Amino acid sequence: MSESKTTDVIIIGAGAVGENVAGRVVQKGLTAVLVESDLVGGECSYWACMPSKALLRPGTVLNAARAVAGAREAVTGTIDPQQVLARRTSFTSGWDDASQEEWVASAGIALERGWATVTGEREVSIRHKDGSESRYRAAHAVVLATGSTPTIPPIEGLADLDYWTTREATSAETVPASLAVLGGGVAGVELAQAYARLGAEVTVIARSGILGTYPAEASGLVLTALRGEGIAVLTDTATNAVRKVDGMFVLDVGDGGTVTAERLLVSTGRHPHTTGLGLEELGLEPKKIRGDATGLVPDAGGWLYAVGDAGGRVQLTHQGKYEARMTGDAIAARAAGTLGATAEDWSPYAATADDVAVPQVVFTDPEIAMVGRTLEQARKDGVNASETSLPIAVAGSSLHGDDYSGWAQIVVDEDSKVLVGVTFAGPEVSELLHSATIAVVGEVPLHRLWHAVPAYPTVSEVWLRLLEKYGM
Ligand SMILES: Cc1cc2nc3c(=O)[nH]c(=O)nc-3n(C[C@H](O)[C@H](O)[C@H](O)COP(=O)(O)OP(=O)(O)OC[C@H]3O[C@@H](n4cnc5c(N)ncnc54)[C@H](O)[C@@H]3O)c2cc1C
Ligand SMILES: NC(=O)c1ccc[n+]([C@@H]2O[C@H](COP(=O)([O-])OP(=O)(O)OC[C@H]3O[C@@H](n4cnc5c(N)ncnc54)[C@H](O)[C@@H]3O)[C@@H](O)[C@H]2O)c1
Repeated sequence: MSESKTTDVIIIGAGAVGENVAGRVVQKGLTAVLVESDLVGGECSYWACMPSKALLRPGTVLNAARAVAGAREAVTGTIDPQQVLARRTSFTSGWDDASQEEWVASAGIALERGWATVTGEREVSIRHKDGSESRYRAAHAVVLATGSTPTIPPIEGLADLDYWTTREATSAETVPASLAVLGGGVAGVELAQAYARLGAEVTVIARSGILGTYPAEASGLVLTALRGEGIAVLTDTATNAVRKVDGMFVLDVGDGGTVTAERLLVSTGRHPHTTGLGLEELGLEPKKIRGDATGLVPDAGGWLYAVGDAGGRVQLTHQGKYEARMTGDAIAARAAGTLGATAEDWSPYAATADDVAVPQVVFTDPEIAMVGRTLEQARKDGVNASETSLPIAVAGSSLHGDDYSGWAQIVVDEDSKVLVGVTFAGPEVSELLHSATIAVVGEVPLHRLWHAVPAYPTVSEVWLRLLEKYGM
């Protein structure tokens, strides 16, 4: 066993979130060791955000051209799956993390490759691939940025089969003739559309509706689009058992139905990756690990942090990176003795937006872009909330596509007259989202928002229509 080396902060997991914590603490003058057992850059770069969006984008572009007379006539071919897969692979750098490794070095962060376990208070042991071991002691903090793990439902027969998770679906080298997608959340729905547009016959099996955390009108637009392009979406459908027959997956669904497909993607959610890290031995319950607004794990002695997917607050890259900035700064401030156990809301140390202003985009075609709370969530939180919604039908949207179909909603706190939630659904609405995020985070009063004039003729004019309908 090697001697323990000392550093200020040890970060376990070099995904987008771990990298950002490390970058931040080093910028503040601390030393950091970043530990990674797989690819530096994590899930988002190699098996999630980037490859899934790269698989979706060509279909969206083609559909956008088909939506405009004059351009439509120029679309005479179909998608080239091999080119799409090749472009996807270029976004993952062929699953090679050399450039990320270079960034880590250039940022002054020490990188250790291997599997880390927490072996004591502020102590981490790293098992390297060659069997050797290194040990570190952190003067200030150990940060769990270990991501999340797919949650696989206990369906009869499933555990023994070679089903896909999102990892295999985002890194596949060929397009299967048919694909069954279990789970109607954002991962399942995005990948269902991507593969359908690449030529697979796709069936989505959802135990309730699809995209159930978004307003029904918004998810309804996506459902109509998916069905319109030939994807079978089975809603309110239980999956009872799965088996393989002649190399094909056969799923027993609903009351006596079956779905047969060459590949099965299980996309039924993810949970924080907190097991196998030695936490039990320290008397901590892995399933109960949750970072507070500064990332600190309460009741762990003031040195253990959990952020990003591992922190159990929000499972999105941009939000995890935001948490990382707050946590990095909180660790540095605590090291300097300028921050106590808790941080004030909206201070540079508290990821307050996690609770009230999370922006999220479903990158299907049409897209859903939402920030903050739905009407139901706001009312559940005790907000005296109203909603105003309408179809997106402005000059900008009709120019965008000949049959543009969209929907928009604002949720207003009637006591303070500020927005607490905004949803847009429709082709390419994701670029409208940051305007809404600024309005929600800035708590911009409606009487002032009324002076934010959308340029003509853009899709943003929907803001004006919403405020007019609200009564401005
Ligand atoms: C299909 C799919 C598409 C997605 N699309 C989007 C999107 O478009 N936009 C968006 O915002 N979010 C998206 N997400 C969510 C996003 O991928 C995650 O929120 C994000 O990757 C979390 O980053 P992280 O750094 O917390 O974890 P990860 O990226 O998972 O990084 C954790 C790292 O820790 C390492 N690790 C774990 N344990 C150890 C250990 N003991 N020792 C050493 N290393 C360890 C792992 O190898 C991994 O590299 C998507 C997710 C999926 C599944
Ligand atoms: N565009 C994006 O930002 C993006 C894209 C993909 C994934 N992600 C993130 O990745 C994470 C994982 O995505 P996900 O779609 O797997 O999770 P999710 O939690 O969004 O959706 C999981 C879905 O599976 C369903 N489900 C669970 N158990 C089931 C069962 N036994 N049978 C049938 N359905 C079942 C749930 O009802 C839910 O609809 C999410 O947190 C998401 O935020 C984000």
